[in-house]
Amino acid sequence: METSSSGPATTSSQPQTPVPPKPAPAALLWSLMQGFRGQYALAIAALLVFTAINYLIPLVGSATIDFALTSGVLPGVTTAAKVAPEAELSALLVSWMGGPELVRAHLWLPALVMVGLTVLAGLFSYLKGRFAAQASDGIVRRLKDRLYDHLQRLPTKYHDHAETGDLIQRCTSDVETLRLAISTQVVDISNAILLLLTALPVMLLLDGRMTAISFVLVVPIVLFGYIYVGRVKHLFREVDEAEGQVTRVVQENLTGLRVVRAFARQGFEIDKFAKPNRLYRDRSLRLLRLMAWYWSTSDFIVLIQQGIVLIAGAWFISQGTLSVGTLFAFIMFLNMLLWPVRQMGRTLTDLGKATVALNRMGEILSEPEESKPNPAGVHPEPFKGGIEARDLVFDHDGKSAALNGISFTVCPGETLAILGPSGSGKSTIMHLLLRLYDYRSGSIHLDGQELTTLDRQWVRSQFSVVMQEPFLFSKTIGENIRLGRDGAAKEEIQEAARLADIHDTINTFSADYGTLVGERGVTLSGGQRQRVALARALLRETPVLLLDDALSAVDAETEATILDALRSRHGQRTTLVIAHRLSTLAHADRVIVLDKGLIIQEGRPVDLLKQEGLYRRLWTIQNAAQEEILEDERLAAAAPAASAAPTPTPFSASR
Ligand SMILES: Nc1ncnc2c1ncn2[C@@H]1O[C@H](COP(=O)(O)OP(=O)(O)OP(=O)(O)O)[C@@H](O)[C@H]1O
Repeated sequence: METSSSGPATTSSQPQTPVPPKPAPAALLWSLMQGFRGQYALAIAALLVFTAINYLIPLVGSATIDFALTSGVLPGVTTAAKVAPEAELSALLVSWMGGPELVRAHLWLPALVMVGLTVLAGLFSYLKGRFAAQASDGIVRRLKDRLYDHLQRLPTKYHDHAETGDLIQRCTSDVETLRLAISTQVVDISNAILLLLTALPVMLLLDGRMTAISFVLVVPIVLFGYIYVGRVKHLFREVDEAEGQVTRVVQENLTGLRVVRAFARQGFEIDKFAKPNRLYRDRSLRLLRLMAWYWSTSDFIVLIQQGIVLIAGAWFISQGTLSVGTLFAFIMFLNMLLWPVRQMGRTLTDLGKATVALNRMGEILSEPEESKPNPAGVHPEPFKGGIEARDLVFDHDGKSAALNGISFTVCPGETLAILGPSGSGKSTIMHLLLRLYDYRSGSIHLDGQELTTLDRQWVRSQFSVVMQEPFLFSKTIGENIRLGRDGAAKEEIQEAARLADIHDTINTFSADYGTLVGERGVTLSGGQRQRVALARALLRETPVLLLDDALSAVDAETEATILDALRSRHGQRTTLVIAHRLSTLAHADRVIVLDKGLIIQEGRPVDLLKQEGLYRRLWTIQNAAQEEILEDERLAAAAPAASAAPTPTPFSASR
């Protein structure tokens, strides 16, 4: 094995994934609708039938009034009016119901027909809603899957900078906004347009003058809605952003609850929350005010429109140029038409909101995934665990380099320890090995194969890792360990736990391996968490084991037991150990000492002890501290038993 440190290398081997263009909201929606378009077509078909039935209901009412109740001739209405097409239509409908005589004798008949038609309309309305809901739920499920899947594949760098609260909001409330839009509003707007387009010819057939009067204020209503949408659009984005800020603060606060309490920062946190919360309230209020203004004004216009039709109709009837039935039909048509038209402003607004949501989700989906491996790269099979790093250079932010060109080699089965001050780049080496980040230049070879040409999933499947801050899922201890290897038998889980010296502790818990560990493992102590994470890694049985300060929270005795267990398996897998405690590193085959991203010392632990340098300095400091404690204990034991003075603690005695 050899190690060396040299200056930055020049080779850059990082494949770049081209940034895909951000999809337009409509294009994104269209692609998501694939496979559900048929259901939407059925929803539209049901809507068409629903609309047709809705036209029939006022026409039946109108025909009954004009023919069945007045023998086809209304007082004051000229014969000419009766030969008009609408009269023929009414006559036809009455004859379908059995003729004027029968209808007149049995008035419940047209009532029954109208009720029957209403029930039928309800049935088609249900079918319309059902098909639309089925399609939209399918689309939303697909979108959530796609978002979640994409988030899993985004580079670690993206997650370093993304705000979790904001991402959660995009994957939940933004998706919900879209679901509402495509399940109801798309159908609503189709309904309104369809009604407008089809009502016009039917109304014209009934009475041209009344049609013109009925539409007098429709144009202003539509214009008004258009202006409103223009003004309200940007407000939606602002409200959405403010909501995101609120979510972010809550999420951060709940994650760091213990720190907040330990530092008695609740007051500060409450104040911190008040600011985005106020902003959200102010923006929502502005939005609500605008909406209230729109609703009240448009309601006023709609009522005026109905009033105008009523007055004009009454005038035409008094002049003998309009039948009561036709006025009845117009009033019903207006009711059918005006409310959806007025609703259009709101529907368009909600659609605007959905467009904003779709845009925000499109932003995530257009983020480039982790770069794909070079197709020519063939991974070593089987991988024996040989690692060779050459002139490795890496920086997180393009400014200060975390690694400045380091080289080392680990042969299969060897244990390499990495030591160095905080921030010297130790964890970075592990992150690069796991391909969490791609290095800027230099190379890493696994059994001679360049890392960046290998599939990330394959690379990660070759390593077992215990991270510096072990993360446990809110599951049972057994399930957390089994994450290391799906399908592992109970005995294998227990064996891994024994190796990590946590088996006996687990057995003292109320439900032993079935004990729930709480979110992020909060119900366990730091050392227990680390040992469960270690058991998880040991269960994995991969060619390489990475331990990043994995025993820092474990007491010295337990640490010694674990290290003994690991040593008994020495040679079975390559191991890289990061630690600040030299006792953890003492049995490594080799140690590299890092400082500011450079290797400043390297060699066997015993050789490093003989050299002047950081390793020996740390050894001296750590041993001196230990010696001091032992000396304190010796002095305390030697103190006269009869002394009335309290027994000095190791920290208070003779300093
Ligand atoms: N996600 C990140 N974004 C930006 N800079 C980072 C990030 N992670 C680490 N760094 C920086 O990279 C450098 C090396 O960090 P690294 O975590 O490798 O240090 P370390 O030697 O493992 O330290 P410690 O012993 O404290 O764990 C540090 O200067 C750190 O500030």
